[in-house]
Amino acid sequence: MDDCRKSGDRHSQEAFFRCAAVILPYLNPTELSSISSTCKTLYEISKPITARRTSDASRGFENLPIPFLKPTAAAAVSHSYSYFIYTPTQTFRVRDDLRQPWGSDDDARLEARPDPFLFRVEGATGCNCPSGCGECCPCSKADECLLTRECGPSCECDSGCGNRVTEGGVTVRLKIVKDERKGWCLHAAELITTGQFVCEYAGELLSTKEARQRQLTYDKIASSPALLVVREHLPSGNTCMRINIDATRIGNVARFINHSCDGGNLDMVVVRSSGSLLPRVCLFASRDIRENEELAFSYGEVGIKPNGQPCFCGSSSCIGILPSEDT
Ligand SMILES: C[S@@+](CC[C@H](N)C(=O)[O-])C[C@H]1O[C@@H](n2cnc3c(N)ncnc32)[C@H](O)[C@@H]1O
Repeated sequence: MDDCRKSGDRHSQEAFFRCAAVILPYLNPTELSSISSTCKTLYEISKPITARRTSDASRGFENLPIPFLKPTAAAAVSHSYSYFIYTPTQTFRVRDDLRQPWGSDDDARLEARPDPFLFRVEGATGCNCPSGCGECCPCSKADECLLTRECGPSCECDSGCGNRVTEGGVTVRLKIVKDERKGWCLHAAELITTGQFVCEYAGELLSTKEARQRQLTYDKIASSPALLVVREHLPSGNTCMRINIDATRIGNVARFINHSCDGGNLDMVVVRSSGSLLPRVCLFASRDIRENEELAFSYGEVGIKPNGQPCFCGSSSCIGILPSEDT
């Protein structure tokens, strides 16, 4: 009888720990560390989860893992990674209670890479280049104001076409490194040459009204908001389009790129793909970037607030305060 009870207990314990391995990847760092401190077995189950989180911020969504570099002992941080929901492409506002497993064997295999184009334009025409798309491809016409055209959903070429540079995600080696003053920073983990595509700025696409509301909240509470506003201007100087992307809660690796007052080493380019309704904001190397160099761009000159956050970009043109979006 006693043996029976013991074996029953053992079975239910085993079932519990099997469930734990499924559930723990859905926990945020605070929940994970609190549950892992309750018993040795849960601690052992949570250790590889933390290790996998540290080894790839993109949860397997990108072509290459993007590791977090362990902060030095001097840096007072409780976790060796930063927690957010990963989206490799632009997305719409997500539910506040959305959870994404991170740290399990499966990670992104559970969710396929989402379509990079949120809306397709019905009846739009694209190219039908016979063999690969080169300079003659009608889609590849770029203009001077850092606008780029790529092949897209209305084209007959396939994903191997040379004019689909940005839609497949990150193809350069990157790493995320902790800095005591700036927080997490994105670094090159290999040489990136001038003009190479680095990453899209992916996150929640917001209406201007929602972006304004979130900015007010972030001004008060968020320590590292990642709300980007990109404006397109007519030759007259008037704004003709405004794109609001918030990567604070759900975003991709671009959310780790810090500001530099001298413009940094990245160009921000609005990319339009044939047959796709919405443009995407993409970052390209503006010069050769050495391995281990930090990636940076200018957050803009809008709305410098006297009580804004201090800037530690270290450039000779640093004005000492981070630009803040004056929404
Ligand atoms: C988009 S996040 C960049 C990633 C951020 N460092 C992190 O740890 O998640 C923007 C925030 O990073 C910090 N930051 C960015 N550039 C900075 C700079 N030049 N100097 C100081 N802090 C900076 C500020 O806290 C800012 O609100």
